Amino acid sequence: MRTGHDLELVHVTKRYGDAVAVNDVSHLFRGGSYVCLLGPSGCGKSSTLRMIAGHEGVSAGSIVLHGAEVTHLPPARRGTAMMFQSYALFPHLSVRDNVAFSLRMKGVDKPARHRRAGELLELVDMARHADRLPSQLSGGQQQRVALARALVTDPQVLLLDEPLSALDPFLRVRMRAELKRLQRELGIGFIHVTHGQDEALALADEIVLMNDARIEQAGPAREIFNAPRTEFVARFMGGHNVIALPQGRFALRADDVRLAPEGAEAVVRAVEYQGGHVALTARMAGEQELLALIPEAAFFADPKHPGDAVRLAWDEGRLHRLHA
Ligand SMILES: Nc1ncnc2c1ncn2[C@@H]1O[C@H](COP(=O)(O)OP(=O)(O)OP(=O)(O)O)[C@@H](O)[C@H]1O
Repeated sequence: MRTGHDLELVHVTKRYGDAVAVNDVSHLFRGGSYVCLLGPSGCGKSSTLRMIAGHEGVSAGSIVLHGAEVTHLPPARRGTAMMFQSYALFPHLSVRDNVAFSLRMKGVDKPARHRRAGELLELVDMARHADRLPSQLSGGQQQRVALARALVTDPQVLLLDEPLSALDPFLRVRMRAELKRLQRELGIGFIHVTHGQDEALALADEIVLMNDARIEQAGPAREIFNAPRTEFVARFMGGHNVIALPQGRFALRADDVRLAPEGAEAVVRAVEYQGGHVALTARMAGEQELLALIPEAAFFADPKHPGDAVRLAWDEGRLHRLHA
């Protein structure tokens, strides 16, 4: 296992004409960690990733990898590698030659590059398909090959742009575990762009949540979920209510709201069975709606229906003050 190298963005900005896609972003990506760059469509995630990869120039600022400025280096000389959403495999090359491609470009002799490609195909469990063409592989298999191909240059940081979005939900969860395993085994940094908060929570040591061309909040996954700084973070991460009280605005986790004999009066608006729990939406005085996630057994011991009057309670200590 290798010690990871830190990657730092220093006041990085990207403009396309008048539009600002990334606005003065600074961040230190810790070496060897799994970071998810998360945010809604158009917030600047892919532009950030492409600048790190060198596929896109910066408009201002610098990018530093392990103490060396790489801002203006071509992609192949940065120590990063990118895995694309579409995998971008060469259709006329075998799996082995796809993986070995960039070594061929570097002038590595055939036995050496085939040996290295073989090792990486082993790593992603695709060695037995080395002679196939990409068209003879499933989506999940193509993705493993794309991963092996990106890793063949021994990058210090692997960049992944929505790597799971083309897979069906079942395969997505399986590949998610694979990515995490690979990252742990290799000990290099992964920066993974996604718009799925569940994907980021499942994978990331650190989540960097972007909104409107800036970083809204960054931190360990549990911190982002449990201590959202702003209303945007609370709503984007989901599972929270945002409530207005005389003292300010607060986030309150839906699983911290319970039905109780004493509490705020409310009228049930909707009830949804979700397996392990029931999602109950109720309207309180002042038109505020509150979502409560109630454990299945507790709910069905005394089921409620739309229109029923209920009382909702929570512990004051679970209210989390929002700063914007
Ligand atoms: N080549 C381009 N020319 C002009 N504008 C662009 C270009 N690429 C991106 N943009 C704009 O920059 C902003 C950020 O785009 P970017 O692709 O980085 O966002 P994103 O968060 O990755 O979104 P998505 O999840 O939809 O891919 C968007 O408003 C987008 O329209």
